Amino acid sequence: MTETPLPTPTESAIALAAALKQFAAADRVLLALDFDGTLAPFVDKPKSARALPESKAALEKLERTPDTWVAYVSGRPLSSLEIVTEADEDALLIGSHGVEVRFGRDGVSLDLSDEERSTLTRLGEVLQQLVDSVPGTRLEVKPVGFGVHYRLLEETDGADVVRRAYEAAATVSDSLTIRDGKDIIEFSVRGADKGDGIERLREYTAANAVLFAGDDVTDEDGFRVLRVESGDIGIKVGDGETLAQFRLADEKAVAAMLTLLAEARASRA
Ligand SMILES: O=P(O)(O)OC[C@H]1O[C@H](O[C@H]2O[C@H](CO)[C@@H](O)[C@H](O)[C@H]2O)[C@H](O)[C@@H](O)[C@@H]1O
Repeated sequence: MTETPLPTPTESAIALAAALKQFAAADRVLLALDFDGTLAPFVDKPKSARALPESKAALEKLERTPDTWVAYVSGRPLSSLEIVTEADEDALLIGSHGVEVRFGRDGVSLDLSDEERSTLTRLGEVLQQLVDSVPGTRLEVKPVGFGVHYRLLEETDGADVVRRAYEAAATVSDSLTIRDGKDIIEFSVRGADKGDGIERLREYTAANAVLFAGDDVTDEDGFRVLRVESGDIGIKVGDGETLAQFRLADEKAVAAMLTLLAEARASRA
């Protein structure tokens, strides 16, 4: 059996440039962007993360361009996403991996059930006990769950924390949504994902073409809902298996891509 050779980096870059050119010419476009690891380099303190200045400038230019929508699609709670994106009140934000939605000034109520509230309380207790017992870990409280951060630990210690977090969460519920991110393990009582968020954005903006870029395994839910045959573009940032049809190396490469796209979109006929 003969295997189809993988495209070379040059062939991939040419294919992405061609796809971006076609995307820039579409009537109504939506850029849906993951935040951490895509626009913003990783830092030890989550609230200190900021998009690279080149990306921020390109996104501001895109937002000023007619029929062009920019949205942030993140695992962060909306309250945190608002701070790190420095978004204005008209911004389109999807937080908590698709659970929280803020389209401009329209907020969204989560309407947690009594059972969900009770599960959240117990989950918070057992995970807080865990992080209290392991120096260097930190509990991030989210509207529908919790994230255990372990970026400051050695690899084997981090793996041990993840194992213990699974065990602790299992004592509370066997129906939690679990997400294994970059130096964070998250447990949630709601199962929406970034794909749901992108579909809501697509409907809200009536975009003909959607570009989504993300670096983490949780972004695969976003790539899954893209319609490549209609001109959508999925870009995986960094290494790892992916459903996305294109790949960029890091946040700097994303910034360069956004800068080119902003220019192409602004100068379209
Ligand atoms: O979906 P994203 O926008 O990529 O958000 C994923 C998680 O991002 C944040 O944690 C990550 O970034 C931190 C700041 O660089 C870093 O310290 C941490 O190790 C990373 O896991 C955020 O705190 C989480 O809530 C998000 O789920």
